[in-house]
Amino acid sequence: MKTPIIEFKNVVKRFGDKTVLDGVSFTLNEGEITTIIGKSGTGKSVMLKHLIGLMRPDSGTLFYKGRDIATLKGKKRKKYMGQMSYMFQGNALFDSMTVFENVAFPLEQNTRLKKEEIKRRVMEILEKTDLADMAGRFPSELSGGMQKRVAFSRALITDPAIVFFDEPTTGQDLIRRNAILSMIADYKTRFNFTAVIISHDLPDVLFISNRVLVLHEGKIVFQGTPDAFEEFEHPYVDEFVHSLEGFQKHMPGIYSKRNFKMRYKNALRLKPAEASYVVAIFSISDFKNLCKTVGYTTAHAMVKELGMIISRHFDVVGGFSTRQRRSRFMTVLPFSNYKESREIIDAFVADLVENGFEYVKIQNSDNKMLDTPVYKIKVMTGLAEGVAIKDGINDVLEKARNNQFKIGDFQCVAGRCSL
Ligand SMILES: Nc1ncnc2c1ncn2[C@@H]1O[C@H](COP(=O)(O)OP(=O)(O)OP(=O)(O)O)[C@@H](O)[C@H]1O
Repeated sequence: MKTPIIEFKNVVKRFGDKTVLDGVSFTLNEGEITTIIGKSGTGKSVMLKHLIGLMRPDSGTLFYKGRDIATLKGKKRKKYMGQMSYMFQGNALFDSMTVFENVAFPLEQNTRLKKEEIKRRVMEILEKTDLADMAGRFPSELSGGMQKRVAFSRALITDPAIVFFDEPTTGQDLIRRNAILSMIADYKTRFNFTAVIISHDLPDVLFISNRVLVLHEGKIVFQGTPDAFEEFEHPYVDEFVHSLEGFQKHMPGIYSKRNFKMRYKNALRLKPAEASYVVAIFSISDFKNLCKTVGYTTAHAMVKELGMIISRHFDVVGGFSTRQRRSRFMTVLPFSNYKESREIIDAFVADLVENGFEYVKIQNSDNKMLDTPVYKIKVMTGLAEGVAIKDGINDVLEKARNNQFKIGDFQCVAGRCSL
């Protein structure tokens, strides 16, 4: 059973005669990443302000670890508020302060720790976020990715239980968007906090989320897993979510999970019963470590490249693909069998060697190529054959996951980026 760290029960908030939160109820589970989705002006920030103690509800109750927040007074309330941290959209670093001073700021403002202790804590976190060498630099001297890490270090310096991210990826391209989200997911595990993200960057944010909440017209109309969200039928989803650019063309040739399912059902309807079809999965092995070695941006440039090669290669043989996880794709070959698909994979591998990862190049934020070292990345595939109608896609996918093998170590020429 998951432990709720925060619970909203029938929270109502009005401004004049306008009801912004109209009986909002939901839970946030400890240690999870929850993404909140909702149209502009729908009340997401108002909800956040209740969470961090800046607003009180007109009616309804908010619980923190089972305690009614309204009953917390004085020191206890301050302690509760100290458990929350916030990462601002544009990083909001102080330009006139060094990296060290920026990160030390919350401790200097809100604690009575001695200088030595502050120094120890700041240097410890800068070590963990690979910024120790940058402690004396000013934000303007750093790349965009490094600035994000400084903002992250500052948000984490007070050892918060919950960190809020308000549209952390808005305005970023596909690779950087995914790089920032990967960083949030990894830091969450490393620093052990509960994350709440407000984001419209679908589907990318779904790959790192444990739960999704949809706020619509003052109410939570959905709360559940990203997979359940993909199945969720609501006028809001058609109207708003599917109109988002990212949802339409996340990666060239790669379907959203929902469209992939529709395509799969249609393809199998056209086939005679008992004809075979194949499910293939492709993943980059040891992706977390790859992010550490080459940087999040470069690692996600590799994911994008893999996606593009998959779609280029399998579209022409009638296949269609979706992105399943941060670094995993799934392809259905509706007119194929196991033996034939092994041959198709061989041709795919040749394509990877000839046109693929050799050419993944990434520029830094000033659009300059950094150094261009060669990395080796390991790509795995899993293959399984199913029988149309009889075997559902989830069974065949499970078989494919149990039948994984390495298809090669590929060369990748990529400048290390700082995210
Ligand atoms: N202090 C306030 N006084 C009066 N009205 C407010 C106040 N704060 C928010 N509102 C109103 O509540 C509604 C919800 O605002 P909120 O900022 O929470 O939206 P949002 O979902 O965060 O939007 P966006 O995605 O654009 O940031 C808006 O109509 C806003 O005008």
